[in-house]
Amino acid sequence: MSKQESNSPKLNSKEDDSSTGFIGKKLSRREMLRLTGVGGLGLLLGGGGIGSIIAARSAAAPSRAAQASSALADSIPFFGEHQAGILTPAQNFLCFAAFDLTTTKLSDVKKLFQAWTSTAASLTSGQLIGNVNDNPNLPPTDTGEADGLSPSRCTLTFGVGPSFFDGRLGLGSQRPASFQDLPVFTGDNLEPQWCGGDLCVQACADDMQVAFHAIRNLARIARGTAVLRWTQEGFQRSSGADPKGATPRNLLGFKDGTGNPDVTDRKEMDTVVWNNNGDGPSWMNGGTYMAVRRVMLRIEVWDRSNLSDQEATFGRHRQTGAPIGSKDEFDDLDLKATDASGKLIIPENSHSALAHGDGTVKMLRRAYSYSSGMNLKTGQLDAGLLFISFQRDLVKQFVSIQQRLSKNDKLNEYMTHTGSAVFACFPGAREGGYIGQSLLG
Ligand SMILES: C=CC1=C(C)c2cc3[nH]c(cc4nc(cc5[nH]c(cc1n2)c(C)c5CCC(=O)O)C(CCC(=O)O)=C4C)c(C)c3C=C
Ligand SMILES: [Fe+2]
Repeated sequence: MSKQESNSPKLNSKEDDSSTGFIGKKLSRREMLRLTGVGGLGLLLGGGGIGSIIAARSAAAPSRAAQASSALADSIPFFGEHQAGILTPAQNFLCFAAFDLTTTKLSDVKKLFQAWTSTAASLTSGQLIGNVNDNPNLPPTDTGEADGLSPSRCTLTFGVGPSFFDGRLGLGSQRPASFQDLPVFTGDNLEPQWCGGDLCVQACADDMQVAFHAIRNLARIARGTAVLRWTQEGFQRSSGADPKGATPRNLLGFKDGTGNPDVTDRKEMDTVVWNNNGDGPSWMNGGTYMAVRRVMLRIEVWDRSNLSDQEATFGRHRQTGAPIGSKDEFDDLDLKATDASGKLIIPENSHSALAHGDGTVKMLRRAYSYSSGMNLKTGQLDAGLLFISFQRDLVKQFVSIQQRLSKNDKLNEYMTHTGSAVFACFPGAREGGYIGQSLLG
């Protein structure tokens, strides 16, 4: 398989049997009736009634039955060995939320994680949350804006920050040894409003309203136990605009994700992403560490730099994504190749050269562009990248690469890191269990 294929949204072998495959789940009769909208009147009409209801719908409006089958096609199971939203091919949209705890009771947190688990299972399969949605005397248990929408490959990925272990909950001894806030890197311009969090939820979906609905309802359910600390929405090109699923381009116009490790290679994922026996506390086995950096891009300055300077910045050609001097996007980076005058073809201060290093330290990147209107102080666009990466060890992987980048990266002229957070993402939850169970028991 070419790397190009591995970047396109399709099943990988691991996803077949664990968390991140497209749904193989059969709908229950109740679910099918709800999705086809025939739980009440339809039943009275019998089978012919269902058929005539469906036939009566206009061709332009997708029927409930069509929605039911599309729910099957674009739902990613919540339960599994690993959490979904990590190896899952990136969806079109992101809604990221960091939360602060407002309780010091571990029992409250356990209840929240249990409630979030059942809610997440409903959200990712396109079902309404709870069963109080048609009682006129009570507030509905689902806010309703995703009613009738397909699951849109929604994934919800949960994690806890270093502050979760600061003693409030009595979990200090469970903190993995090297799990702490990132150090301050050269050039950081961090703003507290984009940093930290006791908990996080990464909601990704091919529809923004579905992703927003998920975060809104998880925040609503958390009331009394946790409150939102910061949120950031993000986007990539949509699968409608690029059905072939080529590597997405960032807001600087370059393909971003080419050098990612192959998510279909189980051995590589065990080396790069998943915690295994002996890596740290056993509650993290099957989990991974997430690094989040909100990076504002100086788009207006970039737009005034010439193409050859832009390509030297990344060490890659803009159009093809190939390393400078090569033709194909997935050609290896030859960091020793020189031109006739003995000069390195890929500049050593280019982003790709520095991030690649000697090629032994890798991470899985899953970044989204963001656009948050205009910076009122500068009059420039407040846009950039919500950089998200997953790795087995934050210090050995993220920190060592970011230390090199922060000192010498040519890309630093065009960006500022304004936000920073790290989270320990639990292993996947099994059906009947809940997220974080390996930690909270
Ligand atoms: C510490 C980790 C990294 C940060 C922070 C980061 C920011 C950042 N990156 C781009 C755009 C590109 N990055 C590319 C490659 C690349 N970047 C990192 C790490 C960080 N990037 C790695 C590990 C790699 C892969 C290196 C390799 O082994 O080949 C590329 C090239 C294409 C690709 O491989 O994806 C681009 C483009 C931006 C815009 C950005 C912050 C705003
Ligand atoms: Fe990068």
